[in-house]
Amino acid sequence: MSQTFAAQGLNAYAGDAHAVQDVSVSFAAGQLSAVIGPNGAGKSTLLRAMLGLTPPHSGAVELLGQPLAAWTRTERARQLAYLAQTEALPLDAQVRDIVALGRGAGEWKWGLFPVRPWSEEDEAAVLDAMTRTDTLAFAERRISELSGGEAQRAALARALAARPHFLILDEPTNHLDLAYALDVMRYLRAEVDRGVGVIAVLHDLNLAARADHLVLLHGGRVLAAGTPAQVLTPQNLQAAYGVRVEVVQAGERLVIVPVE
Ligand SMILES: Nc1ncnc2c1ncn2[C@@H]1O[C@H](COP(=O)(O)OP(=O)(O)OP(=O)(O)O)[C@@H](O)[C@H]1O
Repeated sequence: MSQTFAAQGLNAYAGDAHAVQDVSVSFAAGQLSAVIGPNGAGKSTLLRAMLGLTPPHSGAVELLGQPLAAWTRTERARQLAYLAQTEALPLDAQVRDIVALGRGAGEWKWGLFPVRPWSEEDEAAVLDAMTRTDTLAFAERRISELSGGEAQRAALARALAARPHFLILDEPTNHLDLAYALDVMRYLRAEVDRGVGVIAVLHDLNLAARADHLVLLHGGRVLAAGTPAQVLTPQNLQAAYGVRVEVVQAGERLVIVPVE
């Protein structure tokens, strides 16, 4: 079975904009993939189209070698966890309950029917997700009582609690200071080490340089895909962002420095 989440010849619209144009990408389990590209390049629309949240206009999406449409909604939700760009968490909810939402259980609290009864496995998954995101210490606090960075971690814990095969995150380090951003990258790497396929939209190219696999979008198309060394070249970045950069090797990692 192919351990990938992949798209072939994908076209998708955002409103009336043809935001994703003939995109073919493949994201592997056990890899940290970053989707990069300038504002408006189509990054969010690509992820949403692959998740079926914005129905694609044409093309194919396959999850673990099966067409996405062949998966039931419940199975799909178990395999794919999504953390949107702007997660509107209920401000008066406790962190623990937010994380529990990731299990598809406990939803009665929000006026919905529970999908299934709460189990010991649910309890363990919630505890585990909070441990791995360092949110256990404020499990009983309300979202309104957290800093932006702490709330972001709670949202990440909710996604991890689902124990998905693929974790898809739209700008998970947005608005985070350097230390918090590096923490999030560390949490994501730990998921990858457990075999999860992590796919993150990242704006900070120096964080993206920590990924295993990069997809650079420009104008709705793939401008380059491959390892950081293959994608993060001055030529590619000039073509995508219109900015001259130097790419410097710093230890094992590449560092991108704008030179204008
Ligand atoms: N609801 C909409 N109606 C019309 N055009 C839209 C809509 N949403 C997005 N677009 C356009 O689609 C294109 C792709 O948007 P998308 O949000 O996918 O880009 P992005 O790469 O994620 O951008 P950013 O980095 O700014 O979040 C942009 O040109 C955007 O203006």
